[in-house]
Amino acid sequence: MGTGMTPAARIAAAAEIIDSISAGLPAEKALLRWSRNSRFAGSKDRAAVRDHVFEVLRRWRSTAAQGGGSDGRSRMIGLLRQQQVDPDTIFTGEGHAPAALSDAERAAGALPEGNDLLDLPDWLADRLGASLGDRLAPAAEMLRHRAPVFLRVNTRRCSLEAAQAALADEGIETRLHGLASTALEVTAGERGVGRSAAYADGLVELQDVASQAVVEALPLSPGLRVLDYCAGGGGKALAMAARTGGEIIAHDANPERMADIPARAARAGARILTADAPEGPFDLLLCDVPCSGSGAWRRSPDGKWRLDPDGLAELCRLQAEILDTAARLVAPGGILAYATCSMLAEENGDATRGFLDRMPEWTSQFERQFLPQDGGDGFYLRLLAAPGA
Ligand SMILES: C[S@@+](CC[C@H](N)C(=O)[O-])C[C@H]1O[C@@H](n2cnc3c(N)ncnc32)[C@H](O)[C@@H]1O
Repeated sequence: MGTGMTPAARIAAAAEIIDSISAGLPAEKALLRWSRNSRFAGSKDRAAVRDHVFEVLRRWRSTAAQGGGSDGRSRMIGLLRQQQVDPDTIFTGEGHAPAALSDAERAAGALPEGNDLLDLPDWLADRLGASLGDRLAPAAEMLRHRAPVFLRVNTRRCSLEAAQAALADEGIETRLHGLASTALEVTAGERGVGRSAAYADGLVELQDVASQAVVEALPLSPGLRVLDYCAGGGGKALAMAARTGGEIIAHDANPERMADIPARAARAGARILTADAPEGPFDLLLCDVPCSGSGAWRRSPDGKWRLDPDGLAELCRLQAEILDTAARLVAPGGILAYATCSMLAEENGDATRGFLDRMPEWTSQFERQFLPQDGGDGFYLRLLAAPGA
């Protein structure tokens, strides 16, 4: 345990970490490197420094505009101005505080406009604008703020009210959220969730509310043969198992990503079998494909600045390949559910339209774009029906 840092020292540390990120280090690595070299920092200091860095990453352009420069120091000045904090109160040069502001720094900076204010790279502002129209500005604004913490209540284990009461006993306050019937939004005590008995006993899982809504929109019923084709850590497989009470088969091209599924399933009392080479046919196959993550950039804001047009094109190619391969495992009359946590038409409507063009006997049954202004992450879901027997 460290002896603690002043608020100004935390800001100085964040500015330094931001400079390492600008120099090309991924955000998590930059934070880890700082942590290792800063034994004096306690857990609250680390959390506060991390929060500052993520706040700037969400507002990379606007903080530079408002701080009058693109280094970590200027961006922190810009962030403080956005938070209505006078930088002179922090940049004092005393103790471990950053050096006092120069007159030039005091005079620099302007209110952000255009794509600076959207906090998006120009090319993405164009692509997202083409995808979302007048829904772009509110979506971009949401991505500039930290995401709420959502829980999914394991309704096999308890009611929402019982989960709320168990959480409240441990100082975690929650409220219902209209986007998904299983969802609780944490309003206080969020840092205690992972240590809570309610979590350890499988009453609740951490899962974004739109991710829950995607699973709620799937035509699941007991007795169906269900495959989660891109299962990853199993968030959606667990939610599907909670809905049906039956077995879910989970697959991932990188099986090590599924390493936590057995423990998570045991905690939830769910039956999830992992399969390296799943054999069809399946009545319902979910493809929660790798994507830009543009709907979840509140949580991983460096993705906003790392994605480039070539990377997006490569993702689209992979998405088409996964759709075509997975479709062969769907039973006649079965459903292929295609999902992304993206708001880009290329990865959503265009990708599934491309599939329907290649497979004209398939039909579209349902399509929905969830946006951050709906409360959760941006998600896309389309249900594609295979031709009957
Ligand atoms: C968006 S993540 C899945 C998240 C997960 N469904 C959840 O809700 O927690 C996409 C996953 O697709 C996997 N993947 C990538 N290429 C794949 C492929 N060709 N076939 C199957 N899975 C693939 C990745 O390893 C990654 O774990």
